[in-house]
Formats: sequence, C-alpha cells, structure tokens
Amino acid sequence: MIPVSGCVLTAAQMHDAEIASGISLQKLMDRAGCALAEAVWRFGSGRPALILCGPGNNGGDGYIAARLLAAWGVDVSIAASGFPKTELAVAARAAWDGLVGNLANAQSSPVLVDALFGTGLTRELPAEIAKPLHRLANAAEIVIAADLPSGVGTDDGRDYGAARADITLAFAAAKPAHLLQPAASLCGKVRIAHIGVECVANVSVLARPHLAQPGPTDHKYTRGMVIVVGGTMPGAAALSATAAARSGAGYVVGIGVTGDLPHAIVRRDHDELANTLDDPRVRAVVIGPGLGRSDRAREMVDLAIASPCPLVLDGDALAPNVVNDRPAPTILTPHAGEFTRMFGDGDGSKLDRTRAAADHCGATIIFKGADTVIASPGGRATLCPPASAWLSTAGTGDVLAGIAGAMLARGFAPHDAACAAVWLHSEAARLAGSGMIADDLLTQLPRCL
Ligand SMILES: NC(=O)C1=CN([C@@H]2O[C@H](COP(=O)(O)OP(=O)(O)OC[C@H]3O[C@@H](n4cnc5c(N)ncnc54)[C@H](O)[C@@H]3O)[C@@H](O)[C@H]2O)[C@@H](O)CC1
Ligand SMILES: Nc1ncnc2c1ncn2[C@@H]1O[C@H](COP(=O)(O)OP(=O)(O)O)[C@@H](O)[C@H]1O
Ligand SMILES: [K+]
Repeated sequence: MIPVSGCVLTAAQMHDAEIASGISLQKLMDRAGCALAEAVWRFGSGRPALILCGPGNNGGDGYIAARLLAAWGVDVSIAASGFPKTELAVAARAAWDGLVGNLANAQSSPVLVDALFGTGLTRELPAEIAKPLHRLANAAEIVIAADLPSGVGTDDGRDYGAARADITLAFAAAKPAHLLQPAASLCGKVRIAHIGVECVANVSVLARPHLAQPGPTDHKYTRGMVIVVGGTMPGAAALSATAAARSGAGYVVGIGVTGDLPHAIVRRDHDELANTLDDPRVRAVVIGPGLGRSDRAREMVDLAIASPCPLVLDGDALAPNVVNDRPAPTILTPHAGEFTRMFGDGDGSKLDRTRAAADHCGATIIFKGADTVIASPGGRATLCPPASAWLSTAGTGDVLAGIAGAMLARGFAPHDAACAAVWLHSEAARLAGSGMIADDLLTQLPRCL
C-alpha cells in the first residue's frame, strides 16, 4: 500500500492492462480482496466491520476481503445490493460462508467498507442504494472504499451520489477520479495496492522533482536568468520575481516591477524590455501577473511572445489564441476563469479539456485549482494530488508563475518545469500551513529546494 503515485489509467485502460498482464482475473481479484482486507485490518484496528458488496467485481473484492477478515478474527458482516452478476463475484460470494444481509436494512458498524461499485459505475446511484450507503457511512467511524468511492465517475471525477470515504484503496493504479474534483475530495486519503498488473500510460501523478543543487562550475547565468515583467499591480510581479529568485534562478530582472523587492533583484524600466529580451543569457520570461490589459501591456506580451525566450504566460497575458505553436518552450498558467476565457467551456473532464487546449495552442498548460492538471501537446498529462486549500488566496498564482520561470531557466523541458513548479508550490504551501498568504510561500521555497 503506497501513497498515490505512478500512472493514471481510465477504466478501459485498466481493463486492458488486467488482460495484458496475463494473470488470471481470479488471481487479481484474490490479490485485490487480500489488499482490501489488510487495509481494513490496519485502519480498522480490529473494530467490527460491515462490508457493502455490489453486483460486479468490486463486490467480489468485498466478499474475498470479508472471508479473510473473518479468518483473522474480525467481527465482519456483509450487506449486498443484490445478487452478484459476474462469474468471479458469484464465486467470491459462494466462498463466503456467513450471512449476506440486505443493504436497505443493514445495521451500521464502526468500520464501513464500500465495495458496491468500482470502475464499472456508469450512471447516477439509484436512491435505494445511495440512501443506505449515506446512512451507513454517516454512522461509521471510518469508511474505506475499495478502488473508488461508489458513485464517482472513474474517468471524469463526476459525483454520481457517492458517500465520502476516509481511505480509498485503488487497485493496480490511480484512476482520474482519485485526482479530479469533486471525486478526489470524496476519496479521502488515496493509497495504491499493487496487485501485479503492469500499468503504462501518458498520464501520471505529480511526483517529487529531481532538483540538482548548484555545483562548483555554476555561476549566476548557468543557474538561469529570469525576466519578470510588471504592470499596473506591482505586488503581483514582485511576488513572481521573488518566487523566481527564491526557487533557484541565478539572476532575476524585474522590468517595470516596483515596490518591495529583495535587493538581489535587478530593476529595469519598461522601455528596456526589448533590449533585455535580446540578451542571449535570458533563459525565461514571466509576463502577466498584475500586468493590466492596456495597449502597452498587450505590446509587451507580443514582444515576449515574438522573442526566442522560454516563456511563462499568466494572468492578464492569457487571451484567446495568444500563442500558436510557439517554437520556444512555453507554459500557460490559467485558473478556471482564464481557461474558459481562452478555450471556452469545452466537453469532457478537466483532464480532457486541458489536453485539448495544450494541443490547440502548442504549449504546456497548468490548469490551476484544487485539482491542478498539467498537459502538453501530444497527450502527456500530469494530475496533481490536492494541495493545501489555504492556497485559495490572492497572489499564490503569481508565485507559481515565478517558480515556473525559474524551472524553465534551469533548463527543464516545459512539462517537467511545470511539474516541478507545481510540486514546489504545493510543498511550500504545506510547510506554510494554515492562514498562509502568498508572501509566506516565498519564505518556504528555499526549504523545498
Ligand atoms: N483493476 C484491477 O486490476 C482489478 C479490478 N478488480 C475490481 O473490479 C472492479 C470493476 O468491476 P466491474 O467491471 O464488475 O464493475 P463494478 O463492480 O464497478 O460494477 C459493475 C456493475 O454495476 C452495474 N452498475 C453500474 N453503474 C450502476 C449504478 N449507478 N447503479 C446500479 N448499478 C450500476 C453494472 O451494470 C454492473 O453490473 C474494480 O473497480 C475493482 O474493484 C479486482 O477484482 C481485480 C483486479
Ligand atoms: N482550494 C484549493 N486547493 C488547492 N489549491 C488551490 C485552491 N484554490 C486555489 N489553489 C491554487 O492557488 C493558486 C491560485 O492562483 P490564481 O487563481 O492565479 O491566484 P492569483 O491570480 O491571485 O495569484 C493556484 O496555484 C491554484 O492551483
Ligand atoms: K467501491
């Protein structure tokens, strides 16, 4: 059982991976059921457990877990939503020699195991299932979901009436629902149980980046020169510039960035932008935080886009069709409002929409929020475990843009730079703790390096 990591598979990809593994489905269900029993043993601490079993293989996992837990001496009971419909679940139920109660009138238990539906859920939970599920979950001290909380859309993270779990034990790999909202919030802590299925996908969970420390051959320019362009709200660009410096950039120039800045940041005027962009040592430009939307601001965005420099576009620089297959590395960092302004409402999940947008504009996109999605042209995507919700305060996005600039400047490819930036940002937020403001992230960044 490990924290959520590795590949992210859709329901169909998971099914294909199970088949491709060459391991019998019976054996896979035995392993999943055993992992579930271990989780119940560990997190339930021996308290009586009620296992809710559905009609498919998710229910099958539940019957197997019940048999093992009973053998280990746990007071375990089962309530089912109906008779099993798959061959494997029928066999798993047949191997359980205890009673099977009815879901509708099941008695609550301190530990509730939700094995009603997993990746096979396709529609809203009917009231006759949702009602007792919620009643029993509310009465339990701990809810453990098998694979997924029953009632979330595996591939899009929709809520079809699920009850909130404290722990979700995902089998073989994470699914989009473990990371996309609102489902991610219904999962509680997600743990992965590896059951021997090899998983390969171009979507993965955000991982800790490899950030090399400066070495003896480094100097300020090898560590990366970042330009941050300021505008009508100087505090925003000051946050970006300081974040770039605090996340390891060797040289930060603030163009038109006024206000409270560390002395280490070099200040230049707006009319020096064009000259500065010609400096071959510039390794990243950050433009947009607090820029404003005047004609002058638009001209500066155009200059930055036309330059050969790696670029982070944020805030006011984000407009429809602002970039189109720019040859140099480019990262866009929209929040939901900016994303919709740029790309429209679109169809599909947040993952689908971010990937389509990355393909459309030929740039890496960090679609921010409580379920940040990073996508690059060609389909590569990274889903981010929920960061501290204390990030929902003004200026934290400006900090992220500055970090992304520093990551481009240290030579990371755009997708890796985006991932490293989001990881550092959430780690800084975790360290800053409750009540943090954007400025607090700046003081935590060096610790995260
Ligand atoms: N990923 C893996 O490698 C493994 C997966 N296993 C388990 O198998 C599960 C998938 O099994 P299934 O494909 O049988 O799917 P489920 O067990 O999720 O349920 C499918 C059944 O539920 C019905 N159904 C779907 N939505 C419904 C709704 N809203 N209301 C009422 N009924 C609904 C379907 O008609 C079908 O009968 C996984 O989530 C996992 O728990 C393990 O047993 C073995 C290994
Ligand atoms: N509820 C939340 N949980 C986790 N992270 C959040 C939440 N709300 C916002 N964030 C993060 O905080 C940052 C906010 O950025 P943004 O909306 O651009 O703010 P600003 O423009 O004020 O800097 C983003 O990195 C976003 O992912
Ligand atoms: K479940």
